[in-house]
Amino acid sequence: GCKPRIDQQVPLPVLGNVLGFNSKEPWITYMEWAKVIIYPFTQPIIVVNSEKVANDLLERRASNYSDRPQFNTTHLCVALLFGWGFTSIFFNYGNRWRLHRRLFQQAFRADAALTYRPVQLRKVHQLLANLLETPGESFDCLQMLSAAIIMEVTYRYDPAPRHDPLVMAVERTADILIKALRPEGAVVFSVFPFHVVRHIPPWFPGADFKRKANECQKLTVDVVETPFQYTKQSISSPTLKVFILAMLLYPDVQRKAQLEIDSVVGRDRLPDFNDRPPLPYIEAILRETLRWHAVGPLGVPHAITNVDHFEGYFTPKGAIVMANIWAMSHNEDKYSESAEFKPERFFTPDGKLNNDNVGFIFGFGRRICVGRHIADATVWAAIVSILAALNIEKAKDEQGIDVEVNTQWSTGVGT
Ligand code: HEM
Repeated sequence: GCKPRIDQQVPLPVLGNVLGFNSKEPWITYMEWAKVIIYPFTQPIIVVNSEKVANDLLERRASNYSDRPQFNTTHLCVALLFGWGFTSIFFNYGNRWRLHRRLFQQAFRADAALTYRPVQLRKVHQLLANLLETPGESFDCLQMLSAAIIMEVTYRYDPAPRHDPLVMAVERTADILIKALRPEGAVVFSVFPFHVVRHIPPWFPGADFKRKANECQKLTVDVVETPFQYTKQSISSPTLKVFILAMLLYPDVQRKAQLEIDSVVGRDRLPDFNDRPPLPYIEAILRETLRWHAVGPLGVPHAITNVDHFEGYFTPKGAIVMANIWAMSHNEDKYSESAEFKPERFFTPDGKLNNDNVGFIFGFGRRICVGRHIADATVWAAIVSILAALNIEKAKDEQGIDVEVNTQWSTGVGT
């Protein structure tokens, strides 16, 4: 578990911490450190590895832990530099955020999300047709599913089945931004003030982030009119890519799921949302997909409004708190053999689904993901429909030998 260790007298040396990083998968380094605090010159960052501590701080003390990092800190700098100041995800905990949040809730709360089900099913059925027509481009098809749903719901805009320019621009900006938001990316903004960073020319040695920022800013001009939820919806696509990977690597799980669908739904129609309760194994596959390779391994950072004390430690005003969702989903005490894809872990010994819906995947407290109901329904509908209609198998090369699966991408949008 992690305890915020804020009251120690001597901050840990920044470089020491940063050099020890697994920069491709920093959440794993944080998890290994177990108790973490990074002091990049100005602002402490607390990485919480424990689900219990995250609940104690971000849920139970939500009124104090619901801000986002303040002006002159990494995230606002990133938002401004990268042209993403418009998104409510970065808003400070105040009236502007409250208004946005209320509007989001009206559109996406649990009962409102039910009204999108017909669109979700229709788009999932289009996905099946796309997958059959272009099996070699299955990831592009998955990417389009989420985009197609949110664009239809919001604008009645029907993007091209593949390579839609707007969708591609959003995917690219999200990818750049998520990388920039990691704490180790924070160091550059902590060492140099924002006005200095802003004026570093893109050709300057080591200024790769600046080139990325420029690219992101340019792309963002194309997408800035598109609501933020559209980008967030695209997170459902990586989730589906993780599902495809799991089905390739665990064919027994795939067969078991297909048997369940055949016995409940039969073979002469596609499943719909009424079939959800009697398909517990599909439910377990959905949960395991969200858990196995969380697509937002470090969530979105919170910030502390006022000084606080927690279990003997002092947490300063403005400190950044990051929930290490990766560490929580790979907590061996809760999920033994956590690297394995095992839907069975979500069943009680008497064969019933347990109560663990891996809710922490969607964050904590008042900043919890507002799109979780719609995301959950989209991913469920896609998983069950793909399993009902298709077999997921490794591609074969010219000699008819299985092409090995590249698992590198599977750690999600941010890698
Ligand atoms: C599998 C898909 C998704 C995952 C795993 C996910 C995860 C997350 C996480 C971890 C956060 C940060 C929560 C926190 O600060 O504690 C978040 C915030 C947010 N999500 Fe999602 N999300 C997903 C899909 C969606 C969708 C489909 C939408 C919109 C329709 C959406 C809209 C948002 C918004 C607006 C926020 C910011 C909330 C705030 O700052 O008040 N997300 N999401």
